[in-house]
Amino acid sequence: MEWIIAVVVVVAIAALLFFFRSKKAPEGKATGESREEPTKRLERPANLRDSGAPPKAGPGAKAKAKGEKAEPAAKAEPAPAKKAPTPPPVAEELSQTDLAPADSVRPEAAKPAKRDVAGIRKGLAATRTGFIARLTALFVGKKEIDPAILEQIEEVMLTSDVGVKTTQTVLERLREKLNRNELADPEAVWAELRAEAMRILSLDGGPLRFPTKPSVAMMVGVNGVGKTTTIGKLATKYAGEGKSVLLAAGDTFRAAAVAQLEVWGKRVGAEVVKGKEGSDPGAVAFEATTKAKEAQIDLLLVDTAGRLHTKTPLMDEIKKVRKTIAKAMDGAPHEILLVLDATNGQNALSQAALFKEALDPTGIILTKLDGTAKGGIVLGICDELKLPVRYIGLGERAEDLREFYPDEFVEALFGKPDEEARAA
Ligand SMILES: Nc1nc2c(ncn2[C@@H]2O[C@H](COP(=O)(O)OP(=O)(O)OP(=O)(O)O)[C@@H](O)[C@H]2O)c(=O)[nH]1
Repeated sequence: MEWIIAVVVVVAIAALLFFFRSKKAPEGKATGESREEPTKRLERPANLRDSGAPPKAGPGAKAKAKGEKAEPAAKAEPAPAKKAPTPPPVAEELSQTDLAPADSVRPEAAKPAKRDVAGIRKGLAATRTGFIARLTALFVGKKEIDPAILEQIEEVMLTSDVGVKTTQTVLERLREKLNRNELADPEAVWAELRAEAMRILSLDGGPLRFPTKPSVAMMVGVNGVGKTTTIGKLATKYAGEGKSVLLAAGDTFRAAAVAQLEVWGKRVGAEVVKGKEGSDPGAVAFEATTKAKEAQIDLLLVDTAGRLHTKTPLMDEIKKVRKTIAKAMDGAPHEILLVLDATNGQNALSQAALFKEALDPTGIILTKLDGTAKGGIVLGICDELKLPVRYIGLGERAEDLREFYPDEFVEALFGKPDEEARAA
């Protein structure tokens, strides 16, 4: 009997325990409550309520759905949110979430703009129908290469202003390859001519550099080659890119040159520093450099005379201008650009030699290439003087001044338009 009572007591205690446990379980909503808490918290902030946004579909929820950090939801946690946060600009938002890291984007952005071979080719139309068409004609209908072709190539090169020295160098290299049977067909010779042009033109050139503020570039060259026009074109280009530009009318001997510069200045919104007619060009250059320094101008372009009406030789006068610029600013001028007129042919080559010796220019601007059928001059200049062509002039409009890139130029000159169209 006793043990029956004991069993009943134990069963009763067990039943009581079970009863209390199961009573506690609903209280155990505390566990569930902790899961529901964020929702409740999202409902709380005034900002979310005021915005009328459905409480559970806040930014945090969206982020969670995307598997991202629920940062905004956490931020919405404090009840006393004073003001609805302004949404970040779309770009900013994208940069935080959807865009690739900056580093992976940069190389793409740094890619040079697509080159305009077709545009350059158009500007070189006269040379293509002259020099290049004459070269091409030598290969028409030929399957094999006869060594006599070298003489014909020589004749075309010499009469296209390539110059004696450069022509001889190129022919010598062609002859060696022919002797080694390395040039079996016309295509191989053409490819070799292209490669020679590329080798000759590949000097350390490129467009103007801006090492400091101001960067001072001085244009030199004989009269009529296009110095003033080129300054106007460069001013247009760089002002268009957002750079501040100042012009110095260093050709004080020709009133028309000052007026011409003023027209360009007005057009691009660049101030022109000038002196009285016949005044010291060095003084104008000094004043302009000082002004450019004080005003922290990006680019100062200094025009110089091409012919003087004084007894001072031209080179001495230009050297004086260079010296006064250097007095006004250490390290200036940063560029001395020799402007040559492509239509001057072999004269351009001899001018270049004189200017190189006297002034050690940093590069060449070859103008009026649109006006000659003998564009071979560019090869002669680069090969003989080892001076890089930096820009070429293909017409009178501002946009006709082009930065010079050897690969683009060689393609425009030697390439076949249909090949290029296929490559594009
Ligand atoms: N077709 C063509 N004409 C050009 C080019 N560059 C300049 N010219 C023209 O060449 C002529 C002479 O240009 P200027 O800029 O006056 O020459 P400059 O060297 O300043 O002459 P000086 O002041 O006498 O030393 C102008 O009619 C220009 O329009 C070019 O690339 N192509």
